[in-house]
Amino acid sequence: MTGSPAHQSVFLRDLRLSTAHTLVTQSGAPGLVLPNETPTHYLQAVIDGLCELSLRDPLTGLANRRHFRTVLEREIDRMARSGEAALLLMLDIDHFKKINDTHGHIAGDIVLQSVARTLHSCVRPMDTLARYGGEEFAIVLPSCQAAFGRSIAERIREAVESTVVRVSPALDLHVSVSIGGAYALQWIRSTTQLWIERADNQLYQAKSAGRNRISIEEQPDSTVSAEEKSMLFGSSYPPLHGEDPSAVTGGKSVGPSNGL
Ligand SMILES: Nc1nc2c(ncn2[C@@H]2O[C@H](COP(=O)(O)OP(=O)(O)OP(=O)(O)O)[C@@H](O)[C@H]2O)c(=O)[nH]1
Repeated sequence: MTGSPAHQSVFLRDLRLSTAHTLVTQSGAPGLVLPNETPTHYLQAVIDGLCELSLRDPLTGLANRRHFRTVLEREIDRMARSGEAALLLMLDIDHFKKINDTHGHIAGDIVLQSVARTLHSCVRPMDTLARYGGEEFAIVLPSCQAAFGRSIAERIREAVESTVVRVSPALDLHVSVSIGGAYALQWIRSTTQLWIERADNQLYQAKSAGRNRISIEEQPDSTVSAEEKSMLFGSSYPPLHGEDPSAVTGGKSVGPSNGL
């Protein structure tokens, strides 16, 4: 809800249960059926429905940016404990402004919805797909070994490229995406921001190299930033002569073997 505080208070004052009911039922999300057995059940279902809606992007139905960052934080926590591989992909529709400028904003919205559906068809139920910004999407793929990342990203790129977007009976569009990817740093508790920055850098590479292509960080271990090193070893990194950095990691050979 936007506008001045005065506007917001008018909206909040006018908010009725029936408005919430309409919001929830119109969202069309599966599982959002409002029971009418008892008032308590009904109220609980409306609240559940609103909570579910607050995690979604209204245009595409995908996870919204806020929810995605929460999922990323959880993934980082899991990586730091389990050392499993996880891949973050950032995707951006190529020349999207031109689509809006040439065919109008509604056509642009239809393209966004179509790309969202295509991406959804490419990921596993355990992956989280989000609309991260205007024409930018993000996917986090837990348990994704480094050997598979490139082929998954390439499959997604091809799926978008080969999907015709029917904007109207007289207008079919072809769109493409550029994709950047970065793996979580295993055994290291990094931050969502640093992980996103690394994937974004790769997205920038894919755009600069001509678009409609992928760029995945080759060796995540060797690109640990200075900030991540200090998270791992403390602000005294590099270690003073005679100190053993592996003591900080409980004996995991994170430092020297990863080229830090
Ligand atoms: N239709 C529609 N357009 C949006 C939405 N959100 C952002 N946009 C538009 O997305 C466009 C993004 O343009 P740019 O950032 O220049 O990117 P681009 O044209 O895709 O260029 P490259 O990414 O460099 O290939 C702008 O025109 C925004 O107005 C939305 O929800 N719907």
